[in-house]
Amino acid sequence: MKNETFKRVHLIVLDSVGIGEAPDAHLYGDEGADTLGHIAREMKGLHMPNMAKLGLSNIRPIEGVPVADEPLAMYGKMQEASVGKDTMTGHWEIMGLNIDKPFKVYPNGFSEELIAELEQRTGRKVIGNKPASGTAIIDELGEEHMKTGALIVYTSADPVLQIAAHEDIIPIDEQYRICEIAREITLAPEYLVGRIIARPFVGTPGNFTRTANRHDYALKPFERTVMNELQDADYDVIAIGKISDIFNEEGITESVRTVSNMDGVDKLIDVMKKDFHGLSFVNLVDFDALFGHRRDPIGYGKALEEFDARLDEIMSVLREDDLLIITADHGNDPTHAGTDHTREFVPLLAYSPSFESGGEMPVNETFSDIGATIADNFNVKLPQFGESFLPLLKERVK
Ligand SMILES: O=P(O)(O)O[C@H]1O[C@H](CO)[C@@H](O)[C@H]1O
Ligand SMILES: [Mn+2]
Ligand SMILES: [Mn+2]
Repeated sequence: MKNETFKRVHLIVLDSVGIGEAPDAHLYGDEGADTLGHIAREMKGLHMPNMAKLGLSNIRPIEGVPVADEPLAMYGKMQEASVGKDTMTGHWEIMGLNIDKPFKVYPNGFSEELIAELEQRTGRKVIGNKPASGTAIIDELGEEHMKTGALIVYTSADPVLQIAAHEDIIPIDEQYRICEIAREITLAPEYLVGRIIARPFVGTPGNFTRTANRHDYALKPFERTVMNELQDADYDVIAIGKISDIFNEEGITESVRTVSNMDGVDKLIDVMKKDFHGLSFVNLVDFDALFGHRRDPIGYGKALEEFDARLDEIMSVLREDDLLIITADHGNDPTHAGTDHTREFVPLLAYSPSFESGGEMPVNETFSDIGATIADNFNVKLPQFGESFLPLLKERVK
């Protein structure tokens, strides 16, 4: 634990906040996707003064966000190298992995064998079994589920098997047990589903709402990540929000649950006020779950502004030798066709109070450059993928 430039790194992933189509967007049907750009257009300008000061519009002009004359942060964008645009792929890549074989997806639902095994082991029938939007499928099948106790199983364009159930029909603990069974079944190589997700809801037909009891059961990352290296070197790795689910608890020394973006910011600030040594890593998922997939650009825009309004608070608790990194894991343009993620560049803003000034960074060819930078900073084993931009940051330190 010596020669660190930054004693603590705080990494914020704004889930799905892409900054324009990636060069390979056509391979994903995502030409023209631009999450931030299109939201700003729909909002007739985004009010994000704090992100503006860091240099958000210096990356690329965003309507309503002024280009900073003297950006505080090192700013740039990153391309995703892995073959996928889901949350696990994005986050694992950030921490140094390259997913070169795409996770399986299920455009026609899950196989009869899988469903039969799930029904047999849970003692419940399965309904649905198709790709769907989570709010639409509970509207469609929620009533039948309430009458019969059958499990609503659905997927999306992501490698996920989601199980929706009403909390009064199947108590939450039983829902979690059912998902654990589904997780066990789908660890088999012939299935290897990326994530099982419990999607509990409440309410009455026509008025169902999902609850914050969502729980994700991911796979263990295929290889060691920078977080494992940090943990083994006795650093703190504090996961806030969905991070511990996404990494299946791997390489995490403390995990803090959250119920919303603003709760995530509160918990991050609590963590930042404590003495720790290492990494805090937060995912703010509402952008994606509540607005991106729901194709709600105005709701998304307001959530961005709400985050920005808390950013000065986050910056005010930064210590001199802290590094703040703000980025995203994929896009989810709410004006794009369908309801799925979009293959985009993600923004990269890196700021420390110790900087003399910010400046432009070359485009990062992989999200793993972040993992490499963190590993480099803490002198632990560098990931196989990614190139550290720590030297660029060091040049800025007073
Ligand atoms: O439509 P809902 O249920 O929100 O599902 C969304 O949430 C899943 C997990 O992030 C994604 O696969 C996406 O389809
Ligand atoms: Mn995501
Ligand atoms: Mn998503």
